[in-house]
Formats: sequence, C-alpha cells, structure tokens
Amino acid sequence: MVRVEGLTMTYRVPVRAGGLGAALASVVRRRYRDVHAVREIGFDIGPGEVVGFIGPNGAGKTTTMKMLAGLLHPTAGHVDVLGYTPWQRRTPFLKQIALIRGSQPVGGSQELTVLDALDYQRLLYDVPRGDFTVSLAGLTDLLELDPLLDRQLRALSLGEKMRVGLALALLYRPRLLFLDEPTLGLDVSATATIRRFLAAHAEQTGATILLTSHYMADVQSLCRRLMLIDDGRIQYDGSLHELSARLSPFKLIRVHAPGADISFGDIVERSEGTWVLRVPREDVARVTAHLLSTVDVADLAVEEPALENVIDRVYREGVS
Ligand SMILES: Nc1ncnc2c1ncn2[C@@H]1O[C@H](COP(=O)(O)OP(=O)(O)OP(=O)(O)O)[C@@H](O)[C@H]1O
Repeated sequence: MVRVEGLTMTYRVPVRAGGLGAALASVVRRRYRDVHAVREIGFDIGPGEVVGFIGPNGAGKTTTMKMLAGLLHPTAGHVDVLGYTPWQRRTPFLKQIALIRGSQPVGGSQELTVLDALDYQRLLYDVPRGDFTVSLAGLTDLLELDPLLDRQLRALSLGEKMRVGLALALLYRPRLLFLDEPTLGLDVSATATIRRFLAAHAEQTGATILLTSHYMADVQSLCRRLMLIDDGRIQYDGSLHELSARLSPFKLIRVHAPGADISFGDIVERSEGTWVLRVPREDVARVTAHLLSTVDVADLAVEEPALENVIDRVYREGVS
C-alpha cells in the first residue's frame, strides 16, 4: 500500500537578523538556512495495517504525512502509495486517500451547512448518488450527525467539526487514511467517540491507517504497530508491546487485600488495603503465586506500566 525509501525533506527558511539595518540588508541579499525536517526515512505499510506514527514536537510527523498525501514535494526519495507518486496528485490517487487534520478538520467555505458540504464533497469526488445515500446514512448514525446537518460549518464546536471532518473524508470511501492528531483539543467524551468510531471503521472496512497523536491512549487503542520518529529519523518500527517490554522491564502487580500487611518487594503505591508492586517481568508469575499463597487477596491485577511513561523515556533518552 505504502512504500517509502530515502524520503527526505529539507525546508529552506530565510534568516533575518534583528534591527532595521539588518532588515534592509536582507532585502538586498537574502540569507537562508536549512531545516532538516525528515532525513532519509524508509518503511512499508501493508493493506489493513493501522500504524501509530509518534514523536516529539517538530520530529517530522506532519511533514511526512503531507508528503505521503501529496501535499508536499520532498527534497529527495521515493514514495509509492497505492501505485502512485503522491505529489503528482493524480485523480485516482486522490480518490483513494484522505488526510484528516485535527488542527483543521474541515476546510473550504465555512458558510456552508454540513449537509451542503457533504453534498459538495459528493460532487467533487464523483460519488454515485446511491453510494452517497448509503454512506451518509451510515456515517450520520455512527458519528451522530443528525443534529448537525443543517448547521453552518463555522458554528460547530471543535468536537463537532472533527466528526464532520471524518464524515467528509470517509464519504468517498478512501482505502488509506492519514490521521494527523484526530483528537487534538477534544474533551474526554468527544475523544472517546472519535476513538470508538475509528476502531469500528478500521475493523469493518479494513482501511489502512497512519495515525499521529500525542495521546498515547489513541495509539494504544487503535494501533498494533508503532513508528517512532525523532529529529527526522525513524527510531523504532515494531509492535507497541515489544517497545514497552524493551524499555520497561517491569510490570505492576496491583493487589487489593484489606486487613493484610504486605511488606516485601518494591512497593510503588499503597492506599487503604491496596498495594502496587513493581516486579521484573520474569518474576511476575512467582511473585503472584507467592502473594496468593501468603496473603488473603480480594483482587489482583497485573498491569503494564503507563505507555506515557515509556514514551516519555524514549523521547528523552532514545531507544537503546
Ligand atoms: N513550512 C515549513 N517551513 C519551514 N520549516 C518547517 C515548515 N514546516 C515544518 N517545519 C519544521 O520542520 C520540522 C518538522 O516539523 P513537523 O511539523 O513535520 O513536525 P511534527 O512532528 O508534526 O511536530 P508536532 O508534533 O509539533 O506537530 C520542525 O523543525 C518544523 O519547525
């Protein structure tokens, strides 16, 4: 579906020194500096894969997405998306992909009503009327669009805009979705709605998805594969589970045992009959068995450390 080799993007940005003299001098002789946003990255994405693309601010995620979606011409490298070179922007390519950005979920005239915008999208993407009716009914149902259809785009809240943005993008049934921070700025319930919708969509349609998000819960709930980019380079490409096991060799055992007194192991949390023990992965079975045989346990759960903590460590220290 997607094949990327040696993809590189270097922005050339004008350098301006402060002060009037320097400003005047820069009119005559402009100076530039290079910003290496993406440096020779390569990866493949197969049909039906849902891949989380994460990295700290300024790592090169949006730049990569824009190149894959055909909005930016790279400085160097090869990209094949569905058999097309994205930046040639051929119509059959554009009809099979969608780029949805949380920072700007709905483009175009904000004066249109939601229904008019959907109808305009139908014309733009040449969606047959029968398909349009079926897709619209499905999307209206799943994204709870009914109360929004006659509202103007400019009057929608951010969460409503995102729901409409998804409907606009999915109306023509693209096979490949680029989702750039789809839950950006949304409240807890709007975030949950979008996550649920995306998970169901991926499962029902087998769509291929590349998703960026700073919310690890988005990535955790939707993606099995994770690509980590930092300073324009791919630092990790593999399963979420493997990354977390590699970087955090511990698990947490949460024990609820009212009336007991647990005083062994590495206790990281303790409150009213509940203890959380940090245990090396290879010792989990042994410690669990020991707890169950020596303490009157009411409840016990083995948990992975929070992904946020694992990722924070990667951003600070890299993947070793
Ligand atoms: N149009 C542009 N002109 C010059 N530099 C740019 C431009 N767009 C992005 N950059 C720079 O390229 C680098 C990568 O930016 P990019 O937006 O791809 O990062 P990102 O990983 O999406 O970050 P964030 O998580 O903050 O959205 C940054 O240093 C950014 O300042």
